[in-house]
Amino acid sequence: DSFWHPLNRFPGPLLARWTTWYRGYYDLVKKGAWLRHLDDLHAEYGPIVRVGPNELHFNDPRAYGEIYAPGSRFHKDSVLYGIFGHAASSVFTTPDPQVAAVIRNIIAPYLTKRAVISREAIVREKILKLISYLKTYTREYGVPANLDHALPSTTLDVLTALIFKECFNVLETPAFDHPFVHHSKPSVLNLWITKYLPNTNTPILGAFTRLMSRMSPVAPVLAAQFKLVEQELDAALQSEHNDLSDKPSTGVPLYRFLIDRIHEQILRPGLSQETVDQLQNLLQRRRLLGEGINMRFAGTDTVANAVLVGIRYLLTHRIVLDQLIRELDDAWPDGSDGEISYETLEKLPFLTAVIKESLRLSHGVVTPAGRVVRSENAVILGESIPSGTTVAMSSTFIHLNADLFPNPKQFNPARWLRSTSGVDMPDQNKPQLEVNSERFLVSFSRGPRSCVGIHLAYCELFIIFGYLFRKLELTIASTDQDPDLPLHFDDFFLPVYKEEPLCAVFVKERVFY
Ligand code: HEM
Repeated sequence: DSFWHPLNRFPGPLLARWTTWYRGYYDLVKKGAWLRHLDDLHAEYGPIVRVGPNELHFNDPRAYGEIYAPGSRFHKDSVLYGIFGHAASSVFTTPDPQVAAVIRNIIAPYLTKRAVISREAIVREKILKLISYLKTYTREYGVPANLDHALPSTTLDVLTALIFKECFNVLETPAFDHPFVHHSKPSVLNLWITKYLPNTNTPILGAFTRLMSRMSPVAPVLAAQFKLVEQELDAALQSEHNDLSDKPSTGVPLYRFLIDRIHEQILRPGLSQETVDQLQNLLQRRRLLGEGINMRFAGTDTVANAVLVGIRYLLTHRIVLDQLIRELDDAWPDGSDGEISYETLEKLPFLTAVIKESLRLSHGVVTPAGRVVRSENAVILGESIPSGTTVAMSSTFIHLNADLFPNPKQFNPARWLRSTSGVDMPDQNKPQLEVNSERFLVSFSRGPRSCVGIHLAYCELFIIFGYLFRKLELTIASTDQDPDLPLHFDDFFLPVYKEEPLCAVFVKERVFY
């Protein structure tokens, strides 16, 4: 029936009409080159390309808003998200936004801005620990410090200290050389392969996938971490839950919070049986385990990647870095020993601009996040899209759009500053953006499935950038110091950079007068 397929009217490579292996070739054989290839496809075929038998990829800012729209009923593409576990294993992998909303509403109060600020001291403590290790690193090991390893170790410790009773303490491994950060890159390809296995529920393929993941060098490290999460969960399940009249506080560990809040919701009067069943399902041990493990992944490398790329740009753009340091020194004169709060840091306009620009150019979740059209009359870019079609637009096509961000590959935090904000704008000769570019920072996605950890992410970003550049003098030691970081990463959900560390640095303590 491919001859009469309703998507035939959309342009695209012929082979992609017939098989998902068209994309599979770029994902697997070319190891993550799909995103780069999408760029070529849009150059050839225009803003809508049929990239698979049932799949369209878009390149138009309006399409992004229509696909990831508030209140959208589109489901997540279960083939893509299936690589992270089966549909009912966590909020992230749940296809239906209305089903996901039940657990999102339970998690959300745990991660509000106020909740994050109330536990900000934990974030600061870990960043200070990172700084203390960096200060002595070169003296101790005689080589530059590898931030590609140091930052994921830090964000893993921040997250686990915040949501679990016991922090994983990865940062304490000498030379930031914890096996987890060491092996995580090669292991993502293994994960990606499962996307192309037709049905991992069948015994043979299931066994094959399990065997493959056991052979991965990261497997024993992951198994040890899962064990810690399991122990934490079992302790929470066994202990009595809090007095329900006593509202659970956001300072408690994640599992205590979730279990108590789910019980609390179940007791609400007038719930439909369907809602009660949904809530009961969330209390299953396997499901709770999935939620904790998913959050451990969603909230660590994402933050580390944004900081790593941001630092790398700052260190190769001296003028920008000097402006940032001036702003920090003015706002925080006693930076050597006093503390500064997230709320003070987030009011600094240039630091804010640096963080936005780092989010834009670090690309974050790069994979086109597929959504399946549910109703007959979905309209995207004025085109009627048949139900069952997977639609997507990678955020990189927004963040590198030259109409929204003139000279898009250039690291230029000043583009986020408005002349109306009263701060100086180094390149006032540049035409003001007609669009509100703020709307087009989509690192945390948009719509009903956007990031639930956004406030924690911002808190970490402000504290890491603020503290690192106030307290330390970093110099880049990486041999590749191209100021315009080309798009030379592989797309495995998050970008994976090539062999060399992106950011090896020499570190000196800043001297205060
Ligand atoms: C700079 C840091 C971060 C970035 C760029 C980021 C980005 C994103 C994006 C783009 C999505 C949507 C993914 C999709 O549609 O497939 C997402 C979802 C999610 N994020 Fe984040 N994230 C960050 C930090 C965090 C943190 C710190 C946490 C945890 C505390 C977190 C937890 C989650 C969860 C649970 C989801 C799934 C939501 C759902 O499926 O409804 N993220 N994030």
